[in-house]
Amino acid sequence: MMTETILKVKNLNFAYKKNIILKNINVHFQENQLYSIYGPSGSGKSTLLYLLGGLIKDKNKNIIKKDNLKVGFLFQTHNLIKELSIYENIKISQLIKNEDDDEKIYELLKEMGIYHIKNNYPDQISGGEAQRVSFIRTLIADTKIILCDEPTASLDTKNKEIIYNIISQYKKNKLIIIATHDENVKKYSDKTFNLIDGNLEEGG
Ligand SMILES: Nc1ncnc2c1ncn2[C@@H]1O[C@H](COP(=O)(O)OP(=O)(O)OP(=O)(O)O)[C@@H](O)[C@H]1O
Repeated sequence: MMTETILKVKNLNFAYKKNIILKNINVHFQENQLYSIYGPSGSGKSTLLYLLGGLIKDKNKNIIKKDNLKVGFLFQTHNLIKELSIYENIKISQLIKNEDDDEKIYELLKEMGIYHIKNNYPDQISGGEAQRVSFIRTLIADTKIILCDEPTASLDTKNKEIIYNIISQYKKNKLIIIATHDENVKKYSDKTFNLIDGNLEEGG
């Protein structure tokens, strides 16, 4: 499969005040690939994702995105709108894109085993269900780059496998980067990195 670098990191350093988090990171991320980033708690995995996605400003322009591609996020905090039903929370992602395809939404809800909660509100569903709703929203938004921060933290083994299988299907024509502690993600990854002492090292 053709792969092309669509996200490039060049000599990236980052510190919170005097707390140095990232030291001269250099990496090329390619399309059609799923990358996982491991590292001890507090090593800077989330910080790196925030920088890649532009949530933290990259002042020195060390992060280069091809054609200014849009980035989608899947984070631990679900950010569901509490006044909207689960179906409506997903639907707005579609409407923002000028798309209207309920079948696609229902299909994903069924695939994730949460079709029955589509008319519930966010405070009427479990953490693991909320995580799956967020995941569907991210897929519906259909950005070229998807950054996931511990995307399956509150899921049981069966649902983790379901999500990772779907993520692997969706990596076609996309770039997916997952920061996680979950060893199971390795088998779905094209490449694995370890973030240790501010250095991003390749390897499993
Ligand atoms: N806004 C902030 N201001 C100052 N320090 C921060 C801020 N956010 C995170 N940190 C610190 O930066 C370090 C890296 O945090 P980060 O959340 O990126 O780590 P992580 O590898 O994602 O951790 P975990 O695996 O526990 O989620 C930690 O020491 C954290 O306390």
